[in-house]
Amino acid sequence: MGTDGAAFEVRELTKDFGPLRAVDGLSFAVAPGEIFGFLGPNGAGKTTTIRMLTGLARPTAGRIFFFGRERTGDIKGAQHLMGIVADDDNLYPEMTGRANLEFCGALYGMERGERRERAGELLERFGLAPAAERRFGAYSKGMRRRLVLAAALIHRPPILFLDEPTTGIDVASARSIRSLLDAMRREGTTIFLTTHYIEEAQRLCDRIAFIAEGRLAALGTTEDLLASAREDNAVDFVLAGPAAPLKEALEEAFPGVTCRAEGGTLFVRSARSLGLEPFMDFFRSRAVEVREARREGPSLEEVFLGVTGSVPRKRKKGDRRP
Ligand SMILES: Nc1ncnc2c1ncn2[C@@H]1O[C@H](COP(=O)(O)OP(=O)(O)OP(=O)(O)O)[C@@H](O)[C@H]1O
Repeated sequence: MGTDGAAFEVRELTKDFGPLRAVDGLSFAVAPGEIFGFLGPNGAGKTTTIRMLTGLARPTAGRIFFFGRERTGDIKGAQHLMGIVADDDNLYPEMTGRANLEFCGALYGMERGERRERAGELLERFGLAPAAERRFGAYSKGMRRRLVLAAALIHRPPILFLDEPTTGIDVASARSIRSLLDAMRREGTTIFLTTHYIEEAQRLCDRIAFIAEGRLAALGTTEDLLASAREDNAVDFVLAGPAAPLKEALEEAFPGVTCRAEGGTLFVRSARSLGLEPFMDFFRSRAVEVREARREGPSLEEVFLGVTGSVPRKRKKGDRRP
């Protein structure tokens, strides 16, 4: 039995390609209705994990559960539970948008009337109704991505797997895909997505897993991840007077501490954790008034960097895959 109530779960999931261990003992469970983000640098094992979860690759070891039932050797038996959004190669360029959707419905064994109705509903919802009778091959990249997403949802799956849903499309199309995902989550669809864009994960995901070299490096809500990485090694003191005259004396008094003065603020950093009291004593002994002492936390990007050793990508306006 899998974990009670999980939409799906992996335990010690492992994949070797010859001598290379691409996925190394991953364990996590995704709750129904959750958007779960899977982030990691290139080659971390994200696609390989999705391929195992969706039955395109066979695990070397480990177990996979869908809604509590083990499906490790029989992912095909769980495929009615999942929609899969990979590349747009799985649709036919010479067929219209509508025909593509109806064809996908037929592959899932939906009856003609039902798939026609569902295709119409999805075209409407994804803003593709005006392009329904146009060839898929003539769609823009952003429209293609939306149709691929619609095709994955034709059979109303409770779980959606997306591998980099917004890579290579422009900012407006990416925003429209994100709002569609958000709406699906509100309706209870469980969404598992890989992304390189940390701000996308932060905006969209209920929880985020960072993976590096096939291993789970960190897992939690954005707040959890930020809190776990918040070390007491940075503190800013806002002083009543100019900060610069105190810089040298402070560094001398606290070996291993570096500080930067800017106007009335001293930004104090250390490799070790810093208690506030010794600094307050330092300021008191010099009759310096401290108006505020602020602890600075890391950004999610810094957490990612810390746990994966790699810098996440930033989306730029008009960003497209090279
Ligand atoms: N079919 C394969 N045969 C051999 N090695 C593979 C195969 N597929 C993936 N790998 C290797 O497994 C590792 C993980 O690859 P994977 O594609 O899962 O990473 P990823 O996190 O999705 O990376 P990216 O962000 O670049 O898409 C990489 O070192 C990759 O070269």
